[in-house]
Amino acid sequence: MSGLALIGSLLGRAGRAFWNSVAWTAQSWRIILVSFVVGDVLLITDHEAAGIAVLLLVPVWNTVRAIWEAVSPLTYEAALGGPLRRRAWRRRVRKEWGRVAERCGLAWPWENDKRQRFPQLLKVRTSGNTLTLRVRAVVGQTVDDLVDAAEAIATAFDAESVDSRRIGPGVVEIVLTMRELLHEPSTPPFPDEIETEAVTLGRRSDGSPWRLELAGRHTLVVGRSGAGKGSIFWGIAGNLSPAASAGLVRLWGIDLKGGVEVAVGARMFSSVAMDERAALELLNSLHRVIGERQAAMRGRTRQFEPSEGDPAHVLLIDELAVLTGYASRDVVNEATTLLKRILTQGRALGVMVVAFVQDPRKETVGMRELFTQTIALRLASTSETRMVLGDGYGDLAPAHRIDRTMPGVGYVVRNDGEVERVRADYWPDDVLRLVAGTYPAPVDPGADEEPDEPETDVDEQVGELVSIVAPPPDRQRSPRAPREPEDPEAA
Ligand SMILES: Nc1ncnc2c1ncn2[C@@H]1O[C@H](COP(=O)(O)OP(=O)(O)OP(=O)(O)O)[C@@H](O)[C@H]1O
Repeated sequence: MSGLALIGSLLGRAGRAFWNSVAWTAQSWRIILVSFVVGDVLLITDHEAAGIAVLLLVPVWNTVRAIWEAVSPLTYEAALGGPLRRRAWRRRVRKEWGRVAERCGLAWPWENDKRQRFPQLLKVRTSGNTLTLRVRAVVGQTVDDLVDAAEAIATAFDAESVDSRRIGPGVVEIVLTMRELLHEPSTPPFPDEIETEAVTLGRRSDGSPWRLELAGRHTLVVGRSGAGKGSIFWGIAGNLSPAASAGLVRLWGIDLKGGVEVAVGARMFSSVAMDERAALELLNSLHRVIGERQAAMRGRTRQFEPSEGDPAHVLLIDELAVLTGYASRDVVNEATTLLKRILTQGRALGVMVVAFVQDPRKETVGMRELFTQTIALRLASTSETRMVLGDGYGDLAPAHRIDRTMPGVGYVVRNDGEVERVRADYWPDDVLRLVAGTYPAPVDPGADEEPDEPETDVDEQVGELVSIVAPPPDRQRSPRAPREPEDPEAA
């Protein structure tokens, strides 16, 4: 850091400490009044030292706190700032619950009485940046009444966002995110673990890691241009690349937008299609994998587990609509049929699809219901959010309210209805090149064409990558022998 920048940073911290000290002292005016009276009494009664100490107690304490916060914000937050803030949230909810419930339309009149009843606040919990209210509906209300009021409750308590879930008969948990931890973009750690079932893509709204389950699921990612679909595309490919390089996962990619997205990390993929003909070939190859695996597993096992030489297959499709909506009619028909078959048959056989799309209309994503989880990044309107996630999700997962300045932020909606607000890590191009160079897909001896050599510049090879489809040879596609049951008596 240059001398000037250092001075600027020190001055900034000093200014913040001064401002905090004044603001906190002003907020403590009741205690100051009391200490003023007590201090004066002590001074009048000739207890000079004690009187001065009482008078200065609050300003000195706030100055010490402010300096601590400026010098070491992390230790301050962990030891004092966070616990104080969370205590204030809990107290506010307990104090204001009745009034808020009434204003949010949850008050219920007693019979023959002018008084009102509110949903019972069973528990108030805080953790990190979240505040959780466990609430029981009064007789005559339903869980849906509480869930419908969650957004209004969040607004009343100045929350950034809200999730709600039913946890028992008539009981709902409303989770308020009180401070947005997703403002700051983040980059991922270099992948070094072999993962085949789930990947860490970023953070959840409480700051904890966001893990996306992949095994047995198909994922649809929808977001307007610039919403950050690339972060999720590369989060999945990048995190799976160690497993792909070890032969436990096989990555397939379709990018009909000229290969611009996939080219930078193309070496992670065993098969890449960048034009319509190649995409159909690729889908046919993947469909053959499913057929062979079905034949091998039939009557022996119902659940696929990846092993070396018999990998899980993950197909990433950038801009699904080009394939299923905007391509020539024959291509659209064939691609849609193949994709529907892959989506309906592939999950239990270790074949997963992750598709990305900008435009969520029915004409472009006619097979939405075949995806088992959806990630909604920034969308254009409430109707788009409803179209993508379903009617009940306009408020629960308001993707249309995501700010343009926060690419990579979105809502994950699983098909059991669970909603998570998340932000994906951003994968810069140079990191992708490094990951692709470190974990290239295994060279396929039986392939028609091999993925490009590691030492060449991938960007220069976009032209050569067009149309590359390297269907797996029999060795790779043949399913492993089903495992013996561990307990022979169970067989
Ligand atoms: N997770 C993220 N965190 C911070 N910034 C991001 C993130 N993801 C993307 N960005 C920024 O937003 C820009 C657009 O992202 P990206 O290309 O992934 O959007 P997209 O949804 O794929 O758009 P399109 O459909 O037009 O390709 C990126 O160039 C990058 O600057």
